[in-house]
Amino acid sequence: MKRIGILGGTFDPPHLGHMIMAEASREQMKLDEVWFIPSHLPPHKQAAEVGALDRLKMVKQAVKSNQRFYVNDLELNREGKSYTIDTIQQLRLENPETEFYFIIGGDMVEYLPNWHRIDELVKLVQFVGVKRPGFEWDHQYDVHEVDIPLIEISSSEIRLRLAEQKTIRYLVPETVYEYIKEHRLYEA
Ligand SMILES: Nc1ncnc2c1ncn2[C@@H]1O[C@H](COP(=O)(O)OP(=O)(O)OP(=O)(O)O)[C@@H](O)[C@H]1O
Ligand SMILES: O=C(O)c1ccc[n+]([C@@H]2O[C@H](COP(=O)([O-])O)[C@@H](O)[C@H]2O)c1
Repeated sequence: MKRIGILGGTFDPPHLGHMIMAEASREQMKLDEVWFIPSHLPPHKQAAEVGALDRLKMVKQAVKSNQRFYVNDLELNREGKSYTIDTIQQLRLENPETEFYFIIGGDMVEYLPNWHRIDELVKLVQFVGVKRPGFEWDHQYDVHEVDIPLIEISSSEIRLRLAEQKTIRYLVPETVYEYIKEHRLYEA
């Protein structure tokens, strides 16, 4: 069985927190690959500031130097909210010889009881959690814990910094930094 990690996210924009959690999960969970899946419409928060195509392109830029990281755009081709249960069902159908591990931050671990059809979802996928500053660790569901240094970086903080014309260099991969500058994203 192939072991694939899934890092779903809004990626508005992708940042080094995402890269560190993906790499630590790959190593500690002995994953063959990590697939980054940008959501079309995030299920639990407001629509992204930047359109789906730019977010997809930024994620492609972010992963391109790592041969075990891939981008999958299946959620961008689906109407309505990007519920994880729909994504996992599709992935399992398309990849029968594969075990999927869904990687989430501490905020999402805390929120798991509210996920759409969570009791079905936990039977279809294993969750991998990484701690995140400011969030409790909820053990209501089985979550494999992966250790990373606590990282304060968030996409919302990056959007705020850009709106205030502050630097975001070294908070995002260099290729993402260049993409944001070139396309003048998140400017007020
Ligand atoms: N610094 C971090 N530490 C741990 N997990 C993180 C971190 N940043 C993001 N994640 C996790 O990565 C996944 C995708 O996150 P997302 O793309 O929504 O970024 P975000 O930084 O949480 O965005 P926003 O600030 O806009 O809410 C989620 O499971 C989230 O919990
Ligand atoms: O399916 C759900 O109900 C659900 C609720 C919250 C989050 N998720 C997924 O968790 C991932 C991280 O979410 P977000 O909004 O923090 O980017 C992303 O792939 C979402 O689709 C999924």
